[in-house]
Amino acid sequence: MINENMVELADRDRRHIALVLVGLQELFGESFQSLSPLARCLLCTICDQCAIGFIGLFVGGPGSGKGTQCTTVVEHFGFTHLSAGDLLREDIKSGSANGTMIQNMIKEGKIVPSEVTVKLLQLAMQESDNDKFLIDGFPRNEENRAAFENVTGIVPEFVLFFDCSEEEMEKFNFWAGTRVDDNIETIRKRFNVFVESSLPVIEHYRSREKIDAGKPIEDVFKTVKNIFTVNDIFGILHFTVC
Ligand SMILES: Nc1ncnc2c1ncn2[C@@H]1O[C@H](COP(=O)(O)OP(=O)(O)OP(=O)(O)O)[C@@H](O)[C@H]1O
Ligand SMILES: O=c1ccn([C@@H]2O[C@H](COP(=O)(O)O)[C@@H](O)[C@H]2O)c(=O)[nH]1
Repeated sequence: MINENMVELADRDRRHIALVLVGLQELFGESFQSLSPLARCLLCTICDQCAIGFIGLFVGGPGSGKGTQCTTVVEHFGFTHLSAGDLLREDIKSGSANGTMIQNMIKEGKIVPSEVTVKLLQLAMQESDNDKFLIDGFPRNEENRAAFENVTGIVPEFVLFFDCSEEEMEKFNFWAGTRVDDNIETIRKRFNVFVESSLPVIEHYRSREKIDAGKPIEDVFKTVKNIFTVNDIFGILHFTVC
């Protein structure tokens, strides 16, 4: 049975180990990023030096249910949801200098230049009090991924892929139908962009979890909740990323 004294002792030991590991991390230097995800997680979780905490990515085709599932994970696990698409739409509304360019790209289902999206994500993380984020609908391509990692220094390892057929995505989006890009012509363009540019970057994340997103919302949530619960129990959701 854990009691208060044991927790204090554990904290003191943890700080002691942290000092050793911070030293080790300095020794690893550049090669830190080439350590296995688990080794990095272990170093990170003990070193306590990171400015930004845990980042999970929700990726999948247009209308595969990423946003829907994020909402429920936020409620149960205390994450802040950052939808790259929502941030871009908010930027248009704010009257930013990039607004017209972003609007045109979205209408065509094209991918907005990485520097714009990464800057919006970075700002949203910096402005948040939370240190646990779910980034939804990003990265869309290899350039997005590289730019995010270069600018933020974060290499996300927790990736949920919402796998869904084109027919299912069309059906889901048909019922939504509230956005400039929720028409059948643009939905198909978005799907093609997803297959050509986004799928390869999803495959880059070897530790991704694939979810059958074509099932009813409640069933998908059960699967997602199980993944989060297991990772929460093992402390993985608390690991930070240097
Ligand atoms: N498993 C599901 N079964 C039926 N409908 C669903 C399912 N998941 C989501 N939907 C519905 O499909 C629509 C799109 O869902 P959602 O916005 O969550 O997808 P998304 O992947 O975030 O889409 P986008 O990439 O366009 O932002 C919504 O109307 C949502 O209610
Ligand atoms: O990282 C991103 C995210 C989105 N876009 C553009 O926005 C639309 C809509 O995105 P949703 O995720 O479906 O809300 C998408 O088709 C792209 O045009 C982007 O360029 N980069």
